[in-house]
Amino acid sequence: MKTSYPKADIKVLLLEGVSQSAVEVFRRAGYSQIEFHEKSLPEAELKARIAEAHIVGIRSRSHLTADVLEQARRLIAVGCFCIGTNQVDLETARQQGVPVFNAPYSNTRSVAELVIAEAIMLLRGIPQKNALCHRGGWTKSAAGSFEVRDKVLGIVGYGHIGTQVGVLAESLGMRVIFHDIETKLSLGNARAAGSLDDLLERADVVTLHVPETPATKLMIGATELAKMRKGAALINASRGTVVDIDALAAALRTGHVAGAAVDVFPLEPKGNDDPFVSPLVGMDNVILTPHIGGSTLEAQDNIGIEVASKLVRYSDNGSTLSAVNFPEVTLPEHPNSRRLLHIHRNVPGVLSRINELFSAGNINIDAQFLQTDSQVGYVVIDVSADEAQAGALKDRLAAIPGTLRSRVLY
Ligand SMILES: NC(=O)C1=CN([C@@H]2O[C@H](COP(=O)(O)OP(=O)(O)OC[C@H]3O[C@@H](n4cnc5c(N)ncnc54)[C@H](O)[C@@H]3O)[C@@H](O)[C@H]2O)C=CC1
Ligand SMILES: O=C(O)C(=O)COP(=O)(O)O
Repeated sequence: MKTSYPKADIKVLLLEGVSQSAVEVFRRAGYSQIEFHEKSLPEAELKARIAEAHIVGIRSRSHLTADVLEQARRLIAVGCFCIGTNQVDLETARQQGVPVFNAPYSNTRSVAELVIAEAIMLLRGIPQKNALCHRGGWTKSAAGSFEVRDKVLGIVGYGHIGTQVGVLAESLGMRVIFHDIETKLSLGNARAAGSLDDLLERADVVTLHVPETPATKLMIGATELAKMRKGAALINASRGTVVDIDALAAALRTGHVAGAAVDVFPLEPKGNDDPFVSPLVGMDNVILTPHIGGSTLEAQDNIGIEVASKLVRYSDNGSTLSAVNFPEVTLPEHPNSRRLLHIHRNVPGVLSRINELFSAGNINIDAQFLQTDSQVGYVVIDVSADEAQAGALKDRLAAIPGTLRSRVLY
């Protein structure tokens, strides 16, 4: 059971070299216990470090599985300093009363710019030409080189990144079609394709911008690659699990797919010193990048500020706005009252037990905020009480059956 700590005792664990802008946000907010690691940690070490932490910040490499979260007994919140949250077992975190935050837009533009650059490079056959020049060769020829103007860009997953890519592509004169499982508002002259197959059959460049979900796992395999136009190119800056990488290597070898740009892989090295192994290594018609779609200084700086600010707001104030796995509550400041947070399993009777506790103690509630989802209830109660009374109330709240976490913010 989580109890309350003075701010100076709250331990923040930041992994994977998140931007120093995050550290500054925590410091400015009065958090001094910040443990910073440049890399992700091996699982055993991650378990040991997370067992001590109240707040943990990760990027895409650290996997917070149910097993890892099980060790995180003091954890109050997780920050994913990136867009994707598939690396966290969100359901387990929710069941533990731990909200998870991310940065849903801060690196969108960085990914979109890279994709546009790659579309141009691939249609010009630059990867092959570049590789040959490096080996002392020379192929001055227009064969297999095309402008992007008037070519069809097929965007799979027309969300934040997909739409940005579409807008930039249209500014270059590309014709944009997209496929999404949701009905989406088309930006500019973009048009929804009839289906994924229809998109694959029509696009000169296919670019993937779907999240990792059971439905997107291997959504581009041998069958889908065969449906692409002969000589088309594929770009994957989404997740490595979305493409069958062996099937892609085979399609690139036959030339059916003329080129590819791949930023994400089914198996990625844990850190910069670990070897990178992929069936695509050594293929001249492939641009390989080490999962840097969102890695620009601008994006990382913004992400650091955005996610750290969300974590601080939750830790200081209880606000869960934009949590990805949790009932969302935006809260005003509470300058003249103590704030109690109570997170519980959403089962009948808990709320009435909470309210009984206050009425029995004859304690006036200044304000109460409640939000629930199907699994979890989150109640925030502001009371006029001194520190000792608030501490005692928290202990009694914690004793209510169904309680997942309770805290008092002084
Ligand atoms: N390479 C990198 O460094 C980065 C990679 N990413 C990846 O890009 C993904 C997309 O990011 P955003 O555009 O911000 O996400 P988003 O959530 O705004 O958009 C994803 C879109 O995919 C659609 N979608 C979901 N399942 C689908 C399916 N089975 N078939 C077709 N469409 C489907 C959704 O409806 C949504 O419109 C992230 O989830 C992340 O995995 C994000 C940032 C950086
Ligand atoms: O934002 C995302 O989802 C990404 O894939 C970027 O991940 P990263 O922070 O570069 O490990």
